[in-house]
Amino acid sequence: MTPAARVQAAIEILDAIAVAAREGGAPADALLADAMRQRRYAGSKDRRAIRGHVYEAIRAVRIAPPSGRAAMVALADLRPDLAALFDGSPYGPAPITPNEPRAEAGFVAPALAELFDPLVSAEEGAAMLARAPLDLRANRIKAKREDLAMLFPEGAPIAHAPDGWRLPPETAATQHPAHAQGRFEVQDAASQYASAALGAASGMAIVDLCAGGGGKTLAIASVTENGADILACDTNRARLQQLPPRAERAGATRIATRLLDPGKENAMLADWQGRADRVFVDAPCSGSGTWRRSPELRWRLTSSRLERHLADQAKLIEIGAGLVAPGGKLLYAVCSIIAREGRAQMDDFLNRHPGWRVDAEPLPARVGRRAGAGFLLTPGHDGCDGFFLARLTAPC
Ligand SMILES: C[S@@+](CC[C@H](N)C(=O)[O-])C[C@H]1O[C@@H](n2cnc3c(N)ncnc32)[C@H](O)[C@@H]1O
Repeated sequence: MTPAARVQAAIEILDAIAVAAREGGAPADALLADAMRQRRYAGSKDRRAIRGHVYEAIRAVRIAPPSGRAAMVALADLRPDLAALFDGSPYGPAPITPNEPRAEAGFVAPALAELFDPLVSAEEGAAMLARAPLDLRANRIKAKREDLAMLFPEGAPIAHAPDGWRLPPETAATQHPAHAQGRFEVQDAASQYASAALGAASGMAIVDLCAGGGGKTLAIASVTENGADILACDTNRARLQQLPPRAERAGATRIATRLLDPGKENAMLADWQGRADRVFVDAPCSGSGTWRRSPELRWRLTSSRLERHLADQAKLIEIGAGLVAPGGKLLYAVCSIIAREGRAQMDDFLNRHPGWRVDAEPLPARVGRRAGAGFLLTPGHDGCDGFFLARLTAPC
């Protein structure tokens, strides 16, 4: 493909990504993979270049663009070398005209920035959109961080994450046989910190209420060295189904899964009411802490979607709290930097349940910043995804 044809391909893919962002369709990565499958003629250099253009344009544009071309033209305004490829050549984009529509360039819409936790400064914008490194977590059931150091000597330890090993973004770590053997998982440092913050230990009974594909469930199994009974729940069958084979690979033999029906969670967890030593509520959220990996999430957040997340979060915190044994602990986490999803949810819960106590130090010193009853981690401050987490102790 010519350089101009790559730009045109990126424009077409951005069209689909913009529509999906507005309509709540598939994530950008999935659409990009689909588009590449349809372009079998594209070689590996073409694919890399197209992917680069697509993500550069997403990062450059702050709200869902009217079209893929409008996004790419906005990027071309910042990059004369790219603008030169709008040359009207065969398969390339038509020349840019002065008055044609441009997408809005910039970090985020001002209305969205106003929702950020007050700890997030304007200077953090660049870190929130920079490409994330590839973080690995050694699975203690089968390996140690030293093993990762031998397998991937180009990496470095992640500060304050005892099992964490950081690699450059491009590394194809999951193709290493040690991954299929369950010796490590790919997991961002923030998720490693959050899983450790649960304070899980061998012998405990633990519920991971929003387990999804089990990323943090496996981290909890690793921290406890397979010594705790873990019930992993979710309402999404496809996600939860990913967990058993991952657990088998990891040698995590004490994880049970339970698919919940939305609205019937309490009834379906009746046997766990007031029994769990630890409950993890890793709630659905805006994902505003993960823009380094999924920058198009900035285009997706509408006020109605946010309100839905807020209602789900409040409901799930209540359900989770009901499962905690007297004196047991609830960890609430969201991969979000939006105050209403983080500190405000905890304030509301504590107002409703004054008997619960806030745990002062769930995280290692120097990780995160205190944000109300919890802690905020950000890419700029902590070198990991943005996350809010808070740990509470149930009354005895
Ligand atoms: C942030 S994701 C969890 C990620 C997961 N813990 C991990 O580490 O990979 C939130 C999850 O909550 C699930 N969820 C949404 N509503 C739920 C409900 N009512 N009960 C349980 N899980 C729910 C979603 O399906 C989604 O998988």
